[in-house]
Amino acid sequence: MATADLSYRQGLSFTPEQRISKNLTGLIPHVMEDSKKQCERALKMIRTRQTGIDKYLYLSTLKRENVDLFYRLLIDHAKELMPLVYTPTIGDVCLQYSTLYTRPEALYISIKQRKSIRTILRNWPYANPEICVVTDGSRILGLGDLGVNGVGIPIGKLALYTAAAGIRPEKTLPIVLDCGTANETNLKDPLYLGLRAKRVPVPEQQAFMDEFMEAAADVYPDMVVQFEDFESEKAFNYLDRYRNKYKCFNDDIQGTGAVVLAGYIGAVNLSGVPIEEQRLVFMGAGSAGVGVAKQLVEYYTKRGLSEQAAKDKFWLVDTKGLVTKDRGDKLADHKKYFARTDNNGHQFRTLEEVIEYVKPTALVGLTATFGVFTESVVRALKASVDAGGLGRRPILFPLSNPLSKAECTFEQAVTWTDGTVIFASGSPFSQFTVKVSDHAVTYYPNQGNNVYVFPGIGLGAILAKASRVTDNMIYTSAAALAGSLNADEIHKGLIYPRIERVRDASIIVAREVMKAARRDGVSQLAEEQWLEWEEWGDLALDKYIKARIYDPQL
Ligand SMILES: O=C([O-])CC(=O)C(=O)O
Ligand SMILES: [Mg+2]
Repeated sequence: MATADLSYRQGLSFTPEQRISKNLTGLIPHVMEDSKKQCERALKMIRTRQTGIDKYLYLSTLKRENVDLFYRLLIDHAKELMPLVYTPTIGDVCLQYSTLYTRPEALYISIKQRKSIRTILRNWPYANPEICVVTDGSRILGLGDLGVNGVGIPIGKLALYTAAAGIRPEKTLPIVLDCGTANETNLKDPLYLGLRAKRVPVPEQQAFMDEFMEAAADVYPDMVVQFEDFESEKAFNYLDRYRNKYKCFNDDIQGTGAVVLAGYIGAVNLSGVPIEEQRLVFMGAGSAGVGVAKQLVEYYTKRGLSEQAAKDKFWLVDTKGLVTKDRGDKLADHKKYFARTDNNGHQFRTLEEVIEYVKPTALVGLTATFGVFTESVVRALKASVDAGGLGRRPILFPLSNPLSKAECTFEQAVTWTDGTVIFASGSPFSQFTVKVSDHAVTYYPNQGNNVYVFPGIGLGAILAKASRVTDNMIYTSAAALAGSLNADEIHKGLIYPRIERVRDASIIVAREVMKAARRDGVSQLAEEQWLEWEEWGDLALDKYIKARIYDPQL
C-alpha cells in the first residue's frame, strides 16, 4: 500500500544479470538507464503539468511506483520539488483531500476506535517504524481545522524526513487522529473522509491522546513521535504532558522555535544592531509565536541575561492587540508568560500602535493572515531601525504558511525597506533582480522553515537511541543550523543554508543533537561507542551517521 512494490525499486537500472536472477526479463522495457536519465524523464513530466496539485499527484504516484526514483528526484531537485510535496502545495492538497484521495498512505485512527489503537498500529504493513508524525488536523499550516484532510501534512513531513535526513521510507509512519472537525465545509462535503462530527471536548481528546501515546510506545518502543499542527492549546498541553514520559517533540513549537533562533542569530550579525539593543515584536501568539519567542529567550539567558531581562525584549501581539496582563480578557495559558506589565495601563490595539510604542528592530509574523505586514507597518519598522544609526537593517520574518497566509511578500519587504531588509518566510519566495541604473541587483530570500531542523532532530534522537527529546537537544539543533552555512551562503548574505543543502545541514544538526542527548544522559547507546567518538571527534560521528542514512541508488 503506502510505498512501492520493492521488487521494482531500481526502475530501469536493473542490469541484464539482475533481470534474469529476479525473473524480471520482459517485465520492464529493454533499455538500461542510469538514475540521471530516469530523473530527466520524470522532471519532464512534472514540468508539463500545469498546476501544483497535478504535479503533486504525479509525484505521489511516482513515490508509490518507484520509491527510489522519487527520493532521488526530491534530493537532487529539492528547490523545485520540495514546494510541491511540502509547503505551499501541500496546503492546497489538504484543502482538497476529500476529492484527491485514491489510496491510504497513513494510519487513520478515530476516537471511535479507542479500544483498537494497538491493533491498528500493528496493522501498519512495515516493521518497526522509527519516526511517526501525528496530527489531529486541528490547525493545518495557517489554514485552520481541516480534520482528517490534514493527513497530507504527516505524509509531506515524513517525505522530508527521508529526503532531508535519510530515514528509510519504510521506517516512517504518518498518522492522523480523527476527533471530529470544526470545519463546516468538510462536515457538509459528501466526500469528506473523516468522522462527520463536531470536535470532541478537550478532556475526551486528552484521554484518547493518553491512550494513543501509551499504545504507540508499547507497540513501537523505539519510535520517536513528532506532534504536528495541533491547535495551540492542545499543542502546548500535549508537549508538557508527554515530553518527560515518551520520546516526542512538537515541531510547531520546538522545531519552528529552533529554526527561527538559528535565523535570528545570523540576522543579528547582518543587522548592524547589537544583540543587546534588539527589540522584537511578534505578531501572532499561538503555538509557533510563543514557541519561537521562548526559544529566543533561552538564547538570551544562555548569553548571560536574566530571564526577566530576556523576556523584556519581546512584545507579543494577537488579534486583540499587545498582550498585557491588564488587557481585560482572559489570556490563554501559553500567552501569560509574555504578558507585559510595563504598559502603565495603556492598551495598544493595532500593530501600528505597538510599533510606534516599542520601536522594534525585528518583526516576526506567525498570524496565519496574509498581508498583516502592510506598507505602513514595514516602513515604520524601517524608520525605527534607521533612527538607531546609519547602515542598520531591519529583521522581518513573515513566517506563516502556506504562501497564501504570509504576512507580506518578499518583493514588498524589499521594496518597502529600500532593499535593506533581512528577510525569512515560512514558505519559499523566489529571488528577484532589479535594475539599478546600469547594473542589476539580485535579492535572495531565506526560507525560515522547520524543515531545516526537524529531520535532523528526529535522526539525531533515533541514532542516539535517545529515551527523551530534551530542551538541550532542541536548542543545540538551532546552534548547529546557524553554524552550517558555507562561505558562498555567507557571502550572499543568507541566514540559512540553501535548500539544496538541507541534507548537509541535517547531518550537522543530527550530530549535535546526538551529542546533546549524550550530555543530558538520555542516549542509550553503548558507553564504548561514545568514548570512541570522543576520541576521534566529529568526523567519526559524521561517518557513522552517513553510513546509516538512506541515499537511493538506481
Ligand atoms: O509545515 C510547514 O511548512 C511549517 C509548519 O510546521 C507549519 O506551518 O505548521
Ligand atoms: Mg506544522
